[in-house]
Amino acid sequence: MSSVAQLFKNNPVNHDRIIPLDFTNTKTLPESHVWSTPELEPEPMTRPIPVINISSPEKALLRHACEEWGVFHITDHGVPPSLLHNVECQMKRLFSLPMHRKILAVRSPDESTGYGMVRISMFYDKLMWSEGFSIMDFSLRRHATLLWPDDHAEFCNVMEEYQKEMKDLSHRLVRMVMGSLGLTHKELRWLVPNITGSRTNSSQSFLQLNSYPVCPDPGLAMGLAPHTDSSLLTILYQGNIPGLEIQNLQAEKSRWIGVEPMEGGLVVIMGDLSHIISNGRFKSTMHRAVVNKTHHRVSAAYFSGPPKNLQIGPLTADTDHPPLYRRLTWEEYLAAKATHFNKALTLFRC
Ligand SMILES: O=C(O)CCC(=O)C(=O)O
Ligand SMILES: [Fe+2]
Repeated sequence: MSSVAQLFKNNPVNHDRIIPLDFTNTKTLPESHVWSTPELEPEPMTRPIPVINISSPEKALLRHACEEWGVFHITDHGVPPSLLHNVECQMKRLFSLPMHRKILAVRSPDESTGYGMVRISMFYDKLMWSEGFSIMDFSLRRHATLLWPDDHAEFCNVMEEYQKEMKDLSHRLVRMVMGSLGLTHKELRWLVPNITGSRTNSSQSFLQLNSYPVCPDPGLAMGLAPHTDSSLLTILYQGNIPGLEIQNLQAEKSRWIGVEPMEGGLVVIMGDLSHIISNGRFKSTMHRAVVNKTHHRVSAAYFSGPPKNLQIGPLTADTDHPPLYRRLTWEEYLAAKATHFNKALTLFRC
């Protein structure tokens, strides 16, 4: 069992925060899913999110995107469009199953993988208009067999291929974004395991499939509540239905900016660990997902983390910029996040 899976075992979730509503049979928004206006905040504004062509990235542009936005689109990433299409089809296939079938692969309270509400549901009184399916290498075939006893090969093959592509891409991206701070491949060897000469290759990751069904009253519902990701970075595929919003870091008042889907593009979200490694320079931006009345939206979030048991800490600290965070492992960070949620980062301040 991976240390991440073990961690979830130690932080069980309440039963009433696991099984989602049967959305297809719900025609009006139940009180349990009505969010108050201050939580939903005003209409999102639009500002163009940076776009980085990663086949020839400009260092300064990339650094600016990580420092000022913490979120950017990537193009020319090399992930075949046919694979993205297949991932989307398989997600729709899974989430369109009737509830009595999806429930066969439900996550148990101390498990990290399977079907259910997202784990952050336990930090909010109101419930979200979404359902999820979490995958780690060891769990994929077991859960897929429960969903489709005779017909799971295609789902598994697509998700395995996608995870492989995401792993390579995330390693490339970590090297690129940290490289934009002037860190060399040698300095990053311990963090990105497939660089030649690395001592370990056990980086950890997991894939979260999200589904936001058509909602009868989207103005009062929340797809995925505000959070930062605990990863080094997250690669998000969101198809062509809008829904992702990020908090505007430039405005004094918290406002949300819609991250419009880009044809063939993927979105990169900087995680809390990159914020720590960059000594606070890279932002792990707060983001959320909203829902709509006409389209079933799905997204796939690949959370990339460092190798198991690796101690990480600020790499760019020097005498003029003393370290803002103490050293920690991903496991330690996830444990803090599992109990303190959005306040976890401040617990590691020096
Ligand atoms: O569905 C989305 O747009 C956001 C998903 C997300 O933020 C997550 O899974 O952590
Ligand atoms: Fe997220």
